[in-house]
Amino acid sequence: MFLVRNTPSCVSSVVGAHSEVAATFAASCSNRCEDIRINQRFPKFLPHAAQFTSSSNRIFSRIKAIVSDLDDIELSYSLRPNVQSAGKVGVLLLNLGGPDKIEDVQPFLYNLFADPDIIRLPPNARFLQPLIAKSISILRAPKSAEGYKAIGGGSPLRRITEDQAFALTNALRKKGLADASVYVGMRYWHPYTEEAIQQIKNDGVGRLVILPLYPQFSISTSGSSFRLLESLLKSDSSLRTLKHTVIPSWYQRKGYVSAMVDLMVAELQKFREPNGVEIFFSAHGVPKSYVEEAGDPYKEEMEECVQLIMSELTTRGFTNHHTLAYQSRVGPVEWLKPYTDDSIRELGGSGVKSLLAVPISFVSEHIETLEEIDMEYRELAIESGITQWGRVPALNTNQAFIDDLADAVLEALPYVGQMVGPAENSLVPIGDLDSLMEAFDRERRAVPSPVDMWQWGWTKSAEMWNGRLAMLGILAIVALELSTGQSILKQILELD
Ligand SMILES: C=CC1=C(C)c2cc3[nH]c(cc4nc(cc5[nH]c(cc1n2)c(C)c5CCC(=O)O)C(CCC(=O)O)=C4C)c(C)c3C=C
Ligand SMILES: [Fe+2]
Repeated sequence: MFLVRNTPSCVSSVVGAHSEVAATFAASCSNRCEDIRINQRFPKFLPHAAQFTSSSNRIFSRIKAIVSDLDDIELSYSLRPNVQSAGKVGVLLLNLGGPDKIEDVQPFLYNLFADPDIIRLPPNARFLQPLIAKSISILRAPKSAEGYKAIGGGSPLRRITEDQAFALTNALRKKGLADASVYVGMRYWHPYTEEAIQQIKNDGVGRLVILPLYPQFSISTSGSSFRLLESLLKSDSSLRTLKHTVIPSWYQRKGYVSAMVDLMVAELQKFREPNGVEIFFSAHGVPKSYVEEAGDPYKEEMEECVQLIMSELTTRGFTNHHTLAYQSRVGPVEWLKPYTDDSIRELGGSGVKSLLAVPISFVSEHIETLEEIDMEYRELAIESGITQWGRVPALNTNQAFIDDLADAVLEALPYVGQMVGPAENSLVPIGDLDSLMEAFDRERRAVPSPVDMWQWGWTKSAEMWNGRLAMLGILAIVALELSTGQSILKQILELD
């Protein structure tokens, strides 16, 4: 029995190993690593303690020699990926996608609501999903289209994600991974994940690192893309052997946290009194049931992410107060609280005069930063008495951020084709898709739909359904009158 543990600096350790186990581990390392540094921590071995870099064969015999007559040892290995061998490397960036133009809005919304991870129906109602998606997308399209019109007639997501892919390719090249190709797979619009997988297949990629562009994991975002990928990989026999690894979330990475703080400091310095500014983290919400009933780690990861950012900000000399709230609620069910609009009103009411909004759940500009935060929430803040307003830009192709993504890819490469977990600093394990889906959200419990399926009252959907029911009623009356030859009113009176 041994345990391979992953740590942030890409150190793996074998605990309680026999010489045989250590040797097996070393042999498996030899496929993945061009060098292994051995740090021997067990006190008995201090005389032998060694830190060296060598070829895997030398390490293999070295471990065998050291541990041949001992049962209990603890060894830790720093692995540096063998970036040049074992097949062409691909990196698949996963993202949501957005409508490129106004005509795309309704079909984009259809794709989103047809996703069983966005509207989670009970198994016996799943056949209704396309019908529900069609109705909701038609009803919501006018409101969404207004938002997209306000930001120039479409989502900037495709352009920004493709720029990020290009920047990541260059960063990987600079770090020694010359032949890697970076692909973009969107969940709900072009270029679709299916297209990216086809390209990966055509290019003969042998090792794939799957990297969602969401820092924190949610069933509704990374989870949905992983589930789709899982079915794509399983349904194509030539892809079943594609070796891959997944980075489920990366909000805890020092490079990401530090890049966010760089951007925040630059914005804070634009205020007259930087230390008096309320730092207002606004995360995209999810229905509360995702967290409480389906076990989504999103809220926990979000809170931890905010703590990490705030402690880095403190080390840079800032002592600001902060708030975390959740935006972009859709439909009547309860979402994660506090809601962004309520929090802004409260902060304004309690006398806060300067506020810096920090979008935290997404790394590109999109409709919810450019329209919802920059227009709607800014206006609300001013109405609520906040006189100085600022907003931290999205990371987009920020160099420090892209370099950190490149490091994340390099660190994940040794784990391609290998399940490792649970990672110390992540709430979800790094590993292959199968094991990840197995470890997380296995039961896929149905939770209430986040969107309006039906609302009583004088709403648009009620109007539509009332109209349809009235039509059905009239048809039924006509059919009854034709079949009985009597007036329906007369029949009702006779029944009485
Ligand atoms: C971490 C980010 C996101 C989570 C979590 C998330 C959950 C979630 N979203 C909806 C419904 C909609 N989302 C829409 C747009 C949208 N959502 C995200 C990110 C997260 N969503 C982004 C980045 C975007 C914008 C894409 C762009 O075009 O710029 C939309 C469409 C826009 C609108 O009509 O408001 C809807 C609808 C649900 C129901 C949900 C969790 C269950
Ligand atoms: Fe969303």
